[in-house]
Amino acid sequence: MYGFISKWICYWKNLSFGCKVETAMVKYLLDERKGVFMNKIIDGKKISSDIKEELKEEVRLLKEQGISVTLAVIQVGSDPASTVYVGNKKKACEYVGICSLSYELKEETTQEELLSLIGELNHRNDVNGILVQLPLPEHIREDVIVKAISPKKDVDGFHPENVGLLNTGQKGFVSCTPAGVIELLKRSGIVIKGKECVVIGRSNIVGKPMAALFIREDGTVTVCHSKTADLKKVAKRADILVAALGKPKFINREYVKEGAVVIDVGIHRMEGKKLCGDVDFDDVYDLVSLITPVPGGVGPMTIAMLLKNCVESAKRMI
Ligand SMILES: Nc1nc(=O)c2c([nH]1)NC[C@@H]1CN(c3ccc(C(=O)N[C@@H](CCC(=O)O)C(=O)O)cc3)C=[N+]21
Repeated sequence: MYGFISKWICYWKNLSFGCKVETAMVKYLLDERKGVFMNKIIDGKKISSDIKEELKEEVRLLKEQGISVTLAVIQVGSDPASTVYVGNKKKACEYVGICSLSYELKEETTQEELLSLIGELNHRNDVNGILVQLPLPEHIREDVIVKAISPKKDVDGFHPENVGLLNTGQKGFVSCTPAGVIELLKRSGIVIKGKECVVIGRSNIVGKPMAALFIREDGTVTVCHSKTADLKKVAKRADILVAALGKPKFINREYVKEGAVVIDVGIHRMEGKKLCGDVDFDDVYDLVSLITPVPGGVGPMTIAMLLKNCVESAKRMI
């Protein structure tokens, strides 16, 4: 069957008169034709759905003990991207049996009003997690809001107390995207210990916690950013390269060592509504040993880790 598909693709390639039609899918099948059956794509959607199944069972067992898991999701304003992400989070909660309370506040909501809602949710025993969707409107200070959420309900892992716990190797909530990256790597059988891990991007919610997690996993870590001299040279050192710089398709083959594992944290909507990441997927595909796609890579894992943190919070509150 696969032989047939490969032949058909060769035929199609010949027809293209040398045009660059080697999309990822074509290369994927051609690898197999060489006798090396290798799917280089890390399927974040599949891995996240495995995690969701595990959590669903955990939530069911908690319910049997009379414990329900509840996440409060607050969105201020109606940024369309935020609405999509918040919607995905609520759907995922529902799927695993987590109750989600939704607070859709208008753009003009004051910082005081938001703080007062957070204060109320902090005190409610039936709420295990509080998520304030970022970015917030400009008149609200993100740092003030993040600090106001009880660290015990901070399922985003953004509160300075949780950041401190991570950096000192203690148990707290870890930012969902970097936690999702580690989970993806582990569940794909990739050993982190002793590897050269290069993180491009130094944000508080991805780059910095990503570096802390790689350190915790015994990786050798380099964090680079827009001011790094010779970014290509540094990135090429990576056995595991995490792109979290926020520039569409910026990472091409000049940044990637042959055989590297490439994790794409970026998410950008191009004209025509198609999504792409920080990595030029088609350009690097033949070089990498494994790569995450966008969509279907890190994004779904972020949500799975959020659910995991909610369940963890409920267990800690028992
Ligand atoms: N307090 C807070 N916590 C967050 O965790 C948080 C946030 N604010 N603000 C925005 C970012 C972004 N984020 C994503 C979550 C899921 C997908 C996701 O599901 N992505 C799908 C595609 C979704 C689509 O179709 O747009 C995928 O990559 O396959 C993406 C991005 C969480 N964030």
